[in-house]
Amino acid sequence: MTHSPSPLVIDGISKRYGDLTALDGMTFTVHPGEIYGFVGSNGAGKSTTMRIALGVIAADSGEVRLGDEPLTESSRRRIGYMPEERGLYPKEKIGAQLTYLARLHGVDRSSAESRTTALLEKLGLSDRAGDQLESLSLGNQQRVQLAAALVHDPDVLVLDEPFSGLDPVAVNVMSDILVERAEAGVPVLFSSHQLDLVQRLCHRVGIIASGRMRAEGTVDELRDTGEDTYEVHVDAPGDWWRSVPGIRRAGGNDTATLLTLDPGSPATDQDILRAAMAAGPVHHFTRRRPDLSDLFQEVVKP
Ligand SMILES: Nc1ncnc2c1ncn2[C@@H]1O[C@H](COP(=O)(O)OP(=O)(O)OP(=O)(O)O)[C@@H](O)[C@H]1O
Repeated sequence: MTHSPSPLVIDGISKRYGDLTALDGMTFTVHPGEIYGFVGSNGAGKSTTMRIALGVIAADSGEVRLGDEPLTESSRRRIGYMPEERGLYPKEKIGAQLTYLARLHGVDRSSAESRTTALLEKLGLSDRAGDQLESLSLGNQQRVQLAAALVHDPDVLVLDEPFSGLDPVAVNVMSDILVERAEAGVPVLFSSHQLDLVQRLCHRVGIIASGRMRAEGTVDELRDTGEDTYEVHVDAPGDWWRSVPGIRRAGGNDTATLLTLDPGSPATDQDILRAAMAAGPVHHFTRRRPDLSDLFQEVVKP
């Protein structure tokens, strides 16, 4: 990294394609040292946001900044980008291609070559440097795409679905590199549909729908906004729980009852447990916090 770290600021970006509003005032900031997970249904606007951040397409309105500075042709070169459509040359040799990309970003020849060697080593592809990209498996091609985003030692990383199609080992290699870059102070933005991975890896998450930011925060903050679910197994007639104020049945079967409390209910988990014990022998009682997948469903539902 050659500059002091700056946040990547996406400020009120809108984009229309004919009658379709792809982005509608999209706003968020990725801070230095932060891994930010960008999630949303298919067509929500993730790739469009990232393409605008890289200047691949232009916004109708709004601004992308690095810190206080609006992005320019030259400052865009400080971003490492992994596009969804990938975009390296299938017939070119991997090592030569990476060195060429680094050179395009202004890196001198010897640093470009040593960075290429170090990255291929880190990604487990040292012995493939002289091979054509298309001769690699898709997962390994994706590792090379990551190398292409990193080879000029960027100050910011923007990665469109970097984990899609990777095996568990490659997921770990990719995760480790993102964590390492963030620890070096780089703001890291990536999109993904793998919510378990996002929940595990990201410092903050933005959930978008229809081109707008719908919910944003740390995973814990987002989980706190959702409803806990209580699973109770009790030998008692079906509606023992009705005495608890603000309670709702969220599902269940013959042995298990799933319950949620309305926000604002004065009742607690202890009230539910007491009601269950008053009704009959309790064999099981658990409280489950919503995970990112539950919250996602809640946030994106029309
Ligand atoms: N070049 C284009 N012309 C017309 N519509 C487009 C174009 N690019 C994107 N769109 C539309 O803009 C909306 C947002 O698309 P975008 O690719 O940003 O979504 P996404 O969140 O990345 O989706 P996915 O998870 O499927 O990759 C979609 O409705 C898409 O069809």
